[in-house]
Amino acid sequence: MALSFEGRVVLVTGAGGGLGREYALAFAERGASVVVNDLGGNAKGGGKSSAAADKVVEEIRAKGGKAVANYDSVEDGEKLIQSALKEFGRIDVVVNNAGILRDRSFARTSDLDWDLIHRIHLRGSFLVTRAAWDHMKKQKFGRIIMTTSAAGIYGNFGQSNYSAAKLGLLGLANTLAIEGSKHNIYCNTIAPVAGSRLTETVMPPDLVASLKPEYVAPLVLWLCHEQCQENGGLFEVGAGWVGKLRWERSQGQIMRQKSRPMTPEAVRDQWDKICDFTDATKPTTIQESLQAFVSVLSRVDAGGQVEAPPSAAAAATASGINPALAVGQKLPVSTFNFNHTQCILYALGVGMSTKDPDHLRFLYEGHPDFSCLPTFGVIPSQAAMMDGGLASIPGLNIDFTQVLHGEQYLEFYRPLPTSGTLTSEATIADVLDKGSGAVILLDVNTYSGGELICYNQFSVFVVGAGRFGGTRTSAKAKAPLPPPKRAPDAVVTDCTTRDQAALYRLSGDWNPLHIDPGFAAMGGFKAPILHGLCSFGFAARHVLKQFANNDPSRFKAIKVRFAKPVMPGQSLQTAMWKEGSRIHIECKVKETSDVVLSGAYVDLHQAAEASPEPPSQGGRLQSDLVFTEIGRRISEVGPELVKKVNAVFGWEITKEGKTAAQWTIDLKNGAGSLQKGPYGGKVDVTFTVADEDFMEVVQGKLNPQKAFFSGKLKVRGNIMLSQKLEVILKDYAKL
Ligand SMILES: CCCCCCC[C@@H](O)CC(=O)SCCNC(=O)CCNC(=O)[C@H](O)C(C)(C)COP(=O)(O)OP(=O)(O)OC[C@H]1O[C@@H](n2cnc3c(N)ncnc32)[C@H](O)[C@@H]1OP(=O)(O)O
Repeated sequence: MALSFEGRVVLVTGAGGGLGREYALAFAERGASVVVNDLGGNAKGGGKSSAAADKVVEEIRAKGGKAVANYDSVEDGEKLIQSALKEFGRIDVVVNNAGILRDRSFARTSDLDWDLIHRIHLRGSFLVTRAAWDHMKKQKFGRIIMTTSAAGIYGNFGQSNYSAAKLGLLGLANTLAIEGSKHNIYCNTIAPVAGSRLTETVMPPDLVASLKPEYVAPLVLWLCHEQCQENGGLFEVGAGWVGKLRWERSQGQIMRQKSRPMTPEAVRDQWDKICDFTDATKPTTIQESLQAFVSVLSRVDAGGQVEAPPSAAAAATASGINPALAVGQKLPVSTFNFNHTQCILYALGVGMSTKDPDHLRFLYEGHPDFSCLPTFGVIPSQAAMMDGGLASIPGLNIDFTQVLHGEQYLEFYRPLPTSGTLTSEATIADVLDKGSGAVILLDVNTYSGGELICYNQFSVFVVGAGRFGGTRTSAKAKAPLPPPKRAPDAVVTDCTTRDQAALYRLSGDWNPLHIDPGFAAMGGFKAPILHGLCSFGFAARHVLKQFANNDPSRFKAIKVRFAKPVMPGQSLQTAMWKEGSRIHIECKVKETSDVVLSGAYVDLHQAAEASPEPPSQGGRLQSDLVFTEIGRRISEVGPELVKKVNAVFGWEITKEGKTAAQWTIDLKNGAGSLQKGPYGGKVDVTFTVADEDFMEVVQGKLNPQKAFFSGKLKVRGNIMLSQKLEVILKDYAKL
């Protein structure tokens, strides 16, 4: 299909002749409304006339096209854009083409020669483009062309002023490409070679005649079309040929060591290597460019060899991994405070939704069975380890742009509370040399009030940091297990969203790899990838729902290998095989069929093992939250709290559980009169009370009835029962 510019408004500066005229005619021929700008000056920047622009406008109109002339200098950028807006109501394309020459050898270049060239080429393009920018942003479309020159790219005798300004335009375009891309404003740069009044001074006449402007215009039109997604490119064009240019960087050479400074002599001695383009790299972004520097720093800090090859990959290979120093090291103990907010945020982060009524118990703190998803157990320790903890370990000088989550094991000894303070102690269990990378095994125990709640083994894969001469396997590693060789017993498909990583990271893994395109590029990814532990959470809850009736207390352990990255927005397909109490899992990305979680399994407790049936005596007040709180407080404060609880609430603790959730409390006085009412049997009421209010009640500072009436102590559940309770409490308060 022919490329049409119908409905588009194009401004071409310096369009009275040469290349500019050719662009204007070509755009108009394909339906664009064109502002033909030309000051009508001479090639050195002197004079002014409307003739050149008028002539081109006439030519366009004669062919049935739409055009208007503008005679302002590009230094009056706003006026040029106003012409477009006034005449055609919008501005879609700006072709910065206007230019002059004041060639002199460098020694003879005057201030005026320098300034005039910069004013017209660099400042003029800046002013015109800036005047168009906001309009393009608002309409979410814009295409900009900057015109550089071979003289800028390669240098040319007698054109120091012109070369400098022309290469300045490339720098301007590179940044506009970055700032504009999210608004669908693309900016590209061309270095045209064509016969024009600017080239006729430096080329023989027959060459000038044969390098026709019409051999350049098609590239400009393509770059300015809405179909073209090129942004930030640099093209040489002429004689009917188009080629793209890019930067190339030699492998270079590191010339210092931790204990030895860099010297000019070292630079001299390594000069051949510095300039050797064998295996050159082609950085395209500033982040890619910086990546090599990050690798160099970590290598030097690790005491890398002066003579070692300095490529990013090679630098990472010798990346200061020293198991002898690292293994057995402990990370600083970390403390994690949380309440239902973090539990709910995590559940949302791993894709839970109110669309599934079964998910409500993990999303609503007022739900009678409100619980924390078991895989939340990875969260308390991870944030602190990422946030500097790992970086503090001697012998682990790693490049954090190369860190991937390799595997994860999590095992529970007690159910996770829905609020409280958890402390975690992490130890470097082992460091393995996997060739293509180093694997760091971190064993972490997490405690609540002195009780061990869960154990995690984090396995961190540092890409490119292998081959340091370490062992490949470790008895300490929790091994992944392959699934049985038969059809799965269940398969669940679930979509992650485009913002899954943006949401998941709020639970504490702030690694920019999952949100920052520049950082992801440093790790070699086209776009930010999903957290491994997010997919892990998805798969775990698939098992929990399929085989454990969403009962978190049935969840004993989980092991997963992260085999391939997942991109936010992809669908996860979890295949499950039940083998006794072990559920093997394999998770694929549906769109690509790539296995992303391999060797994975979940171990479940038997139903009865984890959830002993509560005694069903009449009037037992069951409240997970209150039980959990009381149990937790008792384990923290000691048995004397039991007495206080009994005294203040008039309750009696009849069964002491091993875990907070297993405490059973019977009503006696006050609200205990419920036992005798028509509400005998199992009473389904949930009390919720904030930590600090609960403590105040227990300490006798806050009257429980007052707490109830002030709304601090909330009662949810059977409405009749709540009303009844309210009456009873009111009566009780009167006494
Ligand atoms: C302190 C807090 C801890 C948390 C830190 C994490 C922070 C998070 O924010 C980061 C993330 O969430 S990253 C996202 C999740 N992870 C991923 O996407 C990684 C996906 N995996 C891969 O790309 C490759 O497996 C890859 C690149 C890992 C390996 O691929 P290759 O280099 O091609 O390796 P391969 O040739 O297949 O195998 C070589 C040896 O390595 C072992 N291996 C492979 N994958 C592994 C993995 N994922 N974990 C551990 N070991 C792994 C192989 O078994 C082999 O060793 P051996 O020969 O001894 O079996």
